[in-house]
Amino acid sequence: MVELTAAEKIELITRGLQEVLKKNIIEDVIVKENRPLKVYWGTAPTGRPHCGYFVAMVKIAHFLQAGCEVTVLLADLHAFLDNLKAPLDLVAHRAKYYENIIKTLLTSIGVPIDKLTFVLGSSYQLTPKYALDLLRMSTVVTEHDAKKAGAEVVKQVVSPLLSGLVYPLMQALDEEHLGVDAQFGGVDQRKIFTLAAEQLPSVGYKERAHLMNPMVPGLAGGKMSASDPNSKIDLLDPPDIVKNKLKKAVCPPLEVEGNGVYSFVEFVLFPISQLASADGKGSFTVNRDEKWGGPITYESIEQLKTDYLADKLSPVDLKQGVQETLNAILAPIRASFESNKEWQTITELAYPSEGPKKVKKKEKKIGSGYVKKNATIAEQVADGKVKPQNAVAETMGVDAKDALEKLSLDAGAGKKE
Ligand SMILES: N[C@@H](Cc1ccc(O)cc1)C(=O)O
Repeated sequence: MVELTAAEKIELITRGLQEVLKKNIIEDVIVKENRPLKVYWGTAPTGRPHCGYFVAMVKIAHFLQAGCEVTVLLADLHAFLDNLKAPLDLVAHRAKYYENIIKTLLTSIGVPIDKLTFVLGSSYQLTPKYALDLLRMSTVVTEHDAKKAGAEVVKQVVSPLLSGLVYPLMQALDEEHLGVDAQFGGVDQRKIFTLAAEQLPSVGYKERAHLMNPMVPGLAGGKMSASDPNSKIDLLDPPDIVKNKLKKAVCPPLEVEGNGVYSFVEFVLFPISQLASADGKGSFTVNRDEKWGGPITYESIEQLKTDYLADKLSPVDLKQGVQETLNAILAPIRASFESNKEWQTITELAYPSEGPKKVKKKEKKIGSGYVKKNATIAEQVADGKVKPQNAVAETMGVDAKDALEKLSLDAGAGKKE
């Protein structure tokens, strides 16, 4: 493969991003210092990764193609600190699960992973040096700023835990302790990124560049939500489920903004086809019925967008194209899961409660009364057994805001006047 020019590398590194902070840091490394850019992406191993994960994978592929030294941080302690989304005794298994998934995803889209380094957060975040740095950070960042920094990342609950304030400080310190030039993440990380940029120098470390992906809408139109299975496609969903979810997906005609189906083509399927093609051009094919014009292949996303906006490509046909292309990508992932006993074991260890539903429901005392074991917060509060605040503390990992909204209570319910 021919070596890319500095300009080509920078184009590839920043392609499709919504925002880049301190691009000059990246240019200095590539143009002046003429060495590989060191960049990391952190992921907290909480729930099970879904198809939205491809969006970050595409960028990791770009970084690798541009010759970067890429680190994936399996942020196990962060998964714990964020409202115990992963309990400590499961987090090691989840990290392993994530590592497996990420490697499989990249391989399935033809990205060589030999240059990719995986680091487990707890492998260095529990050292005396890191611990002291964290304490030093806690003396320069105000409670107010730490809270604000985590607002879009750390789950917001009725009684916020102190761990949610530690979370952004540690994410900032990771840049120093991983020895990188830049951190990459979704634009939802922006406030943590700016905290890092502002405060690392306060404890004697240098400011890093920050690369931000746009947030890609889910299939239900809004944010991809862990609690709405129809808003996202699981990486192991079988073809007919993929088909069904796409059928139900919100895909407004003549609209591309906030359209999850169109966005999936723009940010996932089209870039993946570009990665695979020799000339880097890529394409997207819709096997349309002859009645509606027959099969069509788009050579650019702009061309597809134009057709969609002009009603020359219908939502039904777009969905059909997405379904075929996506199922082709998912097939080897599913096959590898099905043939790999070790992976199946890791899954069971990482997500033990997600096995077949137990028939017998045990009762457990929560708050002031007995409620069904594994009852959702909404059920507990609706039962009148538990005050919203108590329920949150008892069922950490449940989105209290969602539940309260469902009950049409506002988050201030239960407050003494
Ligand atoms: N905040 C990231 C996870 C992360 C954790 C630590 C980091 O250093 C970087 C990223 C997320 O929302 O998934």
